[in-house]
Amino acid sequence: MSIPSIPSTPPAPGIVLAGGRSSRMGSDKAVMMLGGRPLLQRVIARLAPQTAGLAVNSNTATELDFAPGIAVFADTVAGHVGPMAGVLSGLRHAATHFPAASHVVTVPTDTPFLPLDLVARFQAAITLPGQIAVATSGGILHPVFALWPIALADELEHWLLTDDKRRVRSFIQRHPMIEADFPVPDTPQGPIDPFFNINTPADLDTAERWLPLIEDIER
Ligand SMILES: Nc1nc2c(ncn2[C@@H]2O[C@H](COP(=O)(O)OP(=O)(O)OP(=O)(O)O)[C@@H](O)[C@H]2O)c(=O)[nH]1
Ligand SMILES: [Mg+2]
Repeated sequence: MSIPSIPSTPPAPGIVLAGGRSSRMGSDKAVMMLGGRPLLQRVIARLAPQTAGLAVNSNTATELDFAPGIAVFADTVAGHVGPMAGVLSGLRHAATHFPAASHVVTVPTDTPFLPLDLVARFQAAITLPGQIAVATSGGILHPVFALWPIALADELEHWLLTDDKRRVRSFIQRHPMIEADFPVPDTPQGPIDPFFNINTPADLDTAERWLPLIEDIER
């Protein structure tokens, strides 16, 4: 039996959102080391094979010495107005550099265990071209992990310039959306959420403990 393909979801370009201030960490999370490699390099390595091409949104770096050849671009809206500014600049980047693409996938830079089937599950979840596909695990929504229609760019820009809180969830709630659910793998130390994100030095210690457990599962 052949599996029907969804015409609205050809391979999507991917954007790693690394444009935040890392205020809880105290220094740029993207270049913090986990298991001897920069966090951003780990996230790139997990996401890149799932995409039509990958780029990084950063408001500090202009190139990455550990990932030469990967395009880096800053927010197109000034003022560090939050993750949706990174999503907007990702949609603009994709419209220029991937003119055939209909969607863009985004992930944050602080999630070293992100699913290796992220994009496949997003694309399988979509039933209508205008939907935003958003990740869930264990009943929790992870709104920065999403597959966004590029056609939303102008509306997103208007919302960023006019909404006073600019919460990712409130933008998503205004649009057709579909949830893509991801399993939480079990390990000898208990379940580990694939969307675990590193915000503090203590989170980095936790990730350092969990890394070998995840590597064991994926081996
Ligand atoms: N482009 C862009 N991305 C942002 C901005 N603020 C947060 N992000 C990104 O959104 C994602 C989730 O944010 P957080 O985990 O809170 O990261 P953060 O904002 O750097 O860290 P804190 O300052 O401690 O909140 C991360 O990938 C950040 O890089 C912003 O103003 N612009
Ligand atoms: Mg975070």
